[in-house]
Amino acid sequence: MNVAAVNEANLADAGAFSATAQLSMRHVTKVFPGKRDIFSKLTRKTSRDFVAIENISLDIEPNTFVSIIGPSGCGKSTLLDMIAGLSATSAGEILLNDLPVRGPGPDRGMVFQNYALMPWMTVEENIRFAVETVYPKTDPKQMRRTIKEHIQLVGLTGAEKKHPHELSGGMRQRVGIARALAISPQILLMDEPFGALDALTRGFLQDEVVRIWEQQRKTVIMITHSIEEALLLSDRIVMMTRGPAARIDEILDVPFPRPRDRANLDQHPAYHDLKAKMEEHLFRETRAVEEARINA
Ligand SMILES: Nc1ncnc2c1ncn2[C@@H]1O[C@H](COP(=O)(O)OP(=O)(O)OP(=O)(O)O)[C@@H](O)[C@H]1O
Repeated sequence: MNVAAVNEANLADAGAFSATAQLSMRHVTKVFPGKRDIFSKLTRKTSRDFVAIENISLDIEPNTFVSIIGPSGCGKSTLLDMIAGLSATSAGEILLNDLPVRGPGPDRGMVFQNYALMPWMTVEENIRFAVETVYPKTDPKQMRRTIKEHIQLVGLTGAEKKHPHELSGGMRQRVGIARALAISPQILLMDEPFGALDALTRGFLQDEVVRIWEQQRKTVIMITHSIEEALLLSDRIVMMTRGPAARIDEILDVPFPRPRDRANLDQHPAYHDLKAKMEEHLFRETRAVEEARINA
């Protein structure tokens, strides 16, 4: 098992920046500015700048499934939003294929916890809308083929004309995944994609993602709170420290062979060791967050 400590100094010393990285985060910091305007002063509601993430560096190779875990509120979504280009870095830079990320782009597809579907559109209209937005000149025949293929990919054939309110949470998230993949992104970004689902549905969807990943082998960056989910899906697991000024504590390499089957994953010799490391990390960081709140 290759477990590497990856704070910035270690990364630089170990020469761990990769020449073949698809995505590179270099010294990334995010500061949310405090409120100091006149109104805030008058109402005595000023606040200080908040350093959410400080000096994070990480290289991600193509075709890798990376999970990010960390205590609640540590800055996982903040990091993913910056990769998506939805929010700017305050310092440092994010490079995609050596080019700086300056905003959202068709090279990154996003899957949200709350699905973010258009409620008045059917399944196929939701997917069409995404593809049309990114590639407005798509030939109608090609468009129909893309929609059909992706509905099939996520197992929703027959539900093309249904609206989101007619679908279960799991089915809605299948649409979310189909929509993100239909624009052919290089990287799929998933922010707690199964967080709103019950345990059984969550398991079904995880198995679907395992199957789809085997077919497509796209680079995926997924935020999750679930240790088992991260172990089932990932090649690497990035463990973030608590905030403020969250950083990467450690990256775990997950050596389980693929294709993976949840039924026998825990028989791998490294499984329990990795699980214990993640539990210990999350317990320690969450405990420290709680203590800081008590003493605040
Ligand atoms: N727009 C903002 N302005 C100020 N502070 C923010 C803003 N967005 C996030 N934060 C703060 O930054 C920190 C990181 O938030 P973020 O949502 O990225 O954490 P997270 O790890 O994704 O949380 P969770 O696990 O609960 O989803 C939190 O303390 C949050 O309150």
